[in-house]
Amino acid sequence: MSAEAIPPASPTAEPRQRVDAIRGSAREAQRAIVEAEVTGGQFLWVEACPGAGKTRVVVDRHLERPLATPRQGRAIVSFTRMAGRELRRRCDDAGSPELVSSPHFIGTLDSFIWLHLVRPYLAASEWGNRSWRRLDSWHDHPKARQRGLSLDDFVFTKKDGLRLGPAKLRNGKSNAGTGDPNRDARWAQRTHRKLFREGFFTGELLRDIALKLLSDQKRARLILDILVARFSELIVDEAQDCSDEDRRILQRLNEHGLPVLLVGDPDQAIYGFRDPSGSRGQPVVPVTAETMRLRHNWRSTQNICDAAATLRTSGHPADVAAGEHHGEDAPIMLVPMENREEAGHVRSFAAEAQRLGIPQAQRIVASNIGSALPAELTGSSRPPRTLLGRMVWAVGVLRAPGAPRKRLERAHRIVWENLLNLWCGEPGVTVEQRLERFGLTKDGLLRAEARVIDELPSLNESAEKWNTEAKRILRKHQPGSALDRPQGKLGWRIQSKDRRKHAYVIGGLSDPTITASAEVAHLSTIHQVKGEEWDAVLVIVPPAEVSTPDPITRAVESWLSQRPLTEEATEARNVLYVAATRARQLLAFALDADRIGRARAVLESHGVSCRIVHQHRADVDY
Ligand SMILES: Nc1ncnc2c1ncn2[C@@H]1O[C@H](COP(=O)(O)OP(=O)(O)OP(=O)(O)O)[C@@H](O)[C@H]1O
Repeated sequence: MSAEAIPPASPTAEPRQRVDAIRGSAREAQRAIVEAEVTGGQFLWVEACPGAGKTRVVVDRHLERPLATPRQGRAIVSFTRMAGRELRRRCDDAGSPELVSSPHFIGTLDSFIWLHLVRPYLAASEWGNRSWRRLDSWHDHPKARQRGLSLDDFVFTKKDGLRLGPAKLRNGKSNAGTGDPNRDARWAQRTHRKLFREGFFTGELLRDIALKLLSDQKRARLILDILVARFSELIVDEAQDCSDEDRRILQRLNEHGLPVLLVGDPDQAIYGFRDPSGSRGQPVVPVTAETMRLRHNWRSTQNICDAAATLRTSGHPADVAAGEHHGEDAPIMLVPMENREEAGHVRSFAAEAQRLGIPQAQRIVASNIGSALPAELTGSSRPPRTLLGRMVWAVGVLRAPGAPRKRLERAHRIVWENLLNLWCGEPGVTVEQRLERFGLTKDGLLRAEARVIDELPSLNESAEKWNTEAKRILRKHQPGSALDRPQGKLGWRIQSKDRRKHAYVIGGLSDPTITASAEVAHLSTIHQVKGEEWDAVLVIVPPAEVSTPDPITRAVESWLSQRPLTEEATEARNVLYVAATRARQLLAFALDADRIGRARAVLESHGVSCRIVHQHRADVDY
């Protein structure tokens, strides 16, 4: 590794009184929110910077602030299951496990809308004649996928208030399907309508149904009366990610008298792609909302807060660091990225983290797009199209040291589908439907999966041998004791030209022997690490697209030149901001070599200390 002079990583001395005063005002601002009065008819909007302790404030409010009447509950919603789990854990740790169950509700906004605004009223509605199944994503339904595309890759126009009309590929999604965009769009519209008729739907249709139900005045009164009697307030965490439909639903609840407290950070809005209806750029809350602010960051060093502020799209000044790392002076690390397939930049970062005493478990490498993560460590981000290739891909991902969470979820599902195709047949229906029909449990399926993954041969075997062995092993492990022999088939095919290739090649993966020796950090897309914090963060800035600059390229350019940006690029820059603000002690950026000098100039012009570290080539232990 070649580097400029390495400054000491020890904390700089700060007058104790100044630090105490900063922490005092940070705690005071948090307390004001814990105790704030929220009334129906007017939103309370809490605008908070990264690391401001939003989760702590929400939990403290739930633990300490009594409800209007004892039989009522408080609903706390967010956009990910992880956030709900974290809130439940913190209530448990505080010795109040009763605060996570009925009459309270802690979960995703999707489940809240489903349970309290939609499910109880569907039977009596115009769509009452089917049994409903809510999917987290269309990836979970085998008929919603075709030739590398899934219904999640499309946006659907509204027809009678429901997004069941003509389809179009989402921005940024390449036409990987038939090669004929019109044909793919027709397939998507047809399939979407058909699956909806069968009772399947995801978050977008759920919101449309909720708004349709609320559009009937008499029915709306009934739904909202029940909801307002049940809950004394609703807290929406990460409120900056609300879609236009979410905002309209919340508005209805609030107008009907439910006090609503919205907590969020507009600079961390990164889900606009879910909301192509055009609400991007609109204020998070109505201008009439009462606003409170948290501007102290308990997570990061001051140097990281200053660096993150250069990425902000709102232009707000840097936050004040108030936590235990506030005065540490590790410079921001800039690593020129020479070959993004290889992991030299990740190794440089790991070496620096090691020098600061940060263990591997506390390091994350994150990028806007999975494909910008070094393939040497993660393998291909998408499974291939063939059935055998998909299984090999899934096994490789489940065995990889640092595969991103979303990719792991997809890999699990592929293994489950193969097990169920073999043992139950009926390949056209979802995993959940087959578990139900064959009286199987998720635990049984997970046990069979664990044994299969453990016993399957190395991906260095020839594809032919792997294929034979894998079939034998899947036949050994049934997902439930009620099944005594396979009812279906795997349908794997192997072309003669591929027989002698290594299995990992068929799965579009890199050589597993390289992967195994490179356990240097967790790897993830940035969307998956939202809300988390890590001691050391490496942000991989994808290389510039010169011919047709994409939103990420435009976002990076606007950062490096500190010029204003378009709405679409705003979101891409917010994604980089989210990544940078996960760091407690060490923040690093890997960039194209020719952008390094400009990144340094931007940071230094804002008083941020940084240094350039060249790629690590040697084979060393981290
Ligand atoms: N009053 C406090 N005293 C000490 N530590 C605090 C305090 N408030 C929050 N923290 C710590 O600061 C860190 C950040 O808090 P939290 O994760 O709740 O932030 P957040 O506002 O949700 O951040 P983000 O939006 O960036 O995800 C956590 O480690 C938390 O324990």
